[in-house]
Amino acid sequence: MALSGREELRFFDMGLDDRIVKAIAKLGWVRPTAIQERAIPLGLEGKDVLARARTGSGKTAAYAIPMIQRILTAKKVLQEQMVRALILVPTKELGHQVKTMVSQLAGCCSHDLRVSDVSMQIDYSAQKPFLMEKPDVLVGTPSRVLGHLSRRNVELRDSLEVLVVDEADLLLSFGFESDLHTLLGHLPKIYQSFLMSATFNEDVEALKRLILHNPVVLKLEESHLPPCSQLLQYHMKCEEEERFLLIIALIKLGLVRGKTLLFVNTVERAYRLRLFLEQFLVRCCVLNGELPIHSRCHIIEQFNQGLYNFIVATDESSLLQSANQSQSQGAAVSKKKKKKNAKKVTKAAKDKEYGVSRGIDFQNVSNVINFDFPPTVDAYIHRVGRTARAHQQGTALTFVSHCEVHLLEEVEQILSGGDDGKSVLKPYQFDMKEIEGFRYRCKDATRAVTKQAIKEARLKEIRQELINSKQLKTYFEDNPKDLHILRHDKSLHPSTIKPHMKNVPEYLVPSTLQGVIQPLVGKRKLQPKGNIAARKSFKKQRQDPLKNFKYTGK
Ligand SMILES: Nc1ncnc2c1ncn2[C@@H]1O[C@H](COP(=O)(O)OP(=O)(O)OP(=O)(O)O)[C@@H](O)[C@H]1O
Repeated sequence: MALSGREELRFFDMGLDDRIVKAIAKLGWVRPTAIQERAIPLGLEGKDVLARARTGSGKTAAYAIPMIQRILTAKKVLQEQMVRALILVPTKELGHQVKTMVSQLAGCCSHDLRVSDVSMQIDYSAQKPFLMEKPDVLVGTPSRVLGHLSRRNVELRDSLEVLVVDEADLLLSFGFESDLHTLLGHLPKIYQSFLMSATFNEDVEALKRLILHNPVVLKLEESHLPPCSQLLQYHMKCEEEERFLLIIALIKLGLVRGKTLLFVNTVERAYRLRLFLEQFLVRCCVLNGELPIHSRCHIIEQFNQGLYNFIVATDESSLLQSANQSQSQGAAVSKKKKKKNAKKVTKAAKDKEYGVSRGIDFQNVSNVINFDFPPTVDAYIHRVGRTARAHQQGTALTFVSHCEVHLLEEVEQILSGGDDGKSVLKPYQFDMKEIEGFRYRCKDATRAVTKQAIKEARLKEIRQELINSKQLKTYFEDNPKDLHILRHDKSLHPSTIKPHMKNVPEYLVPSTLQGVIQPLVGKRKLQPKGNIAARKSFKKQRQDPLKNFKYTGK
């Protein structure tokens, strides 16, 4: 069917199995994204595809849809159950997410198509039963898949039809090169491949030579991030103390609304910020490589379900890139050095197969705030790419100290792509004098967040999350409906919290904003002192709509 314009192309026009079209409709997708529009038809023709498209542009479905179609067609001819597709991912979080996306797209033919993710680092024998059932699609990190292949838990040589390498540029920098080489020795001679990446670099070139056969290269001519009609990017020059002051004022004055990701550069900083926000009774979760994988996936899942508004995240993988980049200035980084860097960061990150700024689909994120300036331009792009995904809108705000101005210039230069010097990151117009009133509270809160408090909070959280993680694995697998009762944003340092910090008295609202904004105010907890009977009658009274009232704090 000839299609003259992009607007006219629909999933329906692609000749897809009805069940796939139905699943897409269930997801609420109206039209394909640019990369899907180009890659799906090629994939359906059986071509090898190397695709570069910006972060959040819908690359997963771009390979998953033709892959599912191919499997469904193959199963009509030969019904025997076998592993027909392998998707390699660099991180466990991504493994979990890709499995979910493929399962959703195959949701209307779930009897005909099974998906398994083996990225989790649990006992190989625990995953073996799933592999014995020969899922149609196997998802995993190269090391985990190889582990299963060498234990003969799975066999791919006679069955594999499709190989996907997702986030290809990250795979080698995570130190998977030798695993990948060995793994390829377990695959048949002929199969269709997809190599998906948000950036093209030497690693992707190397993978292209290694994996693809005469591929179609799709390099979408688009900016690294969505245009300003979709994504507003701001920067604000402020030093350390000002960052804390500004963030709390923005949140409390309701200027930051909707789901927000706050990025920092170290785990220690993440807890510092979380404890600081906690002083103002702003609940948030932290996300970092120290936490057990089940907890990490659960936090992302709950955030996507709308349970949390704020996540303070670190992106350890960008530290690795930063380390590699700083060494590569002028000379190519040797494999040895890359491995050394990987080890260095692994040690710091605890879990090398962790990454939240790359590939993770946090849904409906309204704002990304770089509380700490990202270590590399790539890190900036991937962090900010967590908002304004697919066809959605978003805002990014980056704090810049005077010694980070050169980094900002670097980001500006790459993002503007030499576009007659037009600045993509606009200065955030905010008069710090207006929020001077918050300074006293801010200092008070900062004083409570001591090094010792951070250390204790970090330990407490790991301990708690290890328990959570065990529970998640066992109990919640059998009772998925109860999963919501387990929260990850409980206070870590409750003894220092002063309830009055929750509210914003009128005198703290800048005069220019009075009447314009809605500051965040808490509901006062009306708890009667006294005996149990009094409490009961109080509870009854609160449940009676005629007798209860809401305290707005104003
Ligand atoms: N055609 C579409 N219409 C609307 N939403 C879509 C469409 N395709 C994908 N999405 C949504 O867009 C979001 C981003 O998709 P996806 O994670 O596949 O992007 P990506 O290009 O792989 O990003 P990254 O490079 O960060 O991994 C997801 O929430 C997905 O559900």
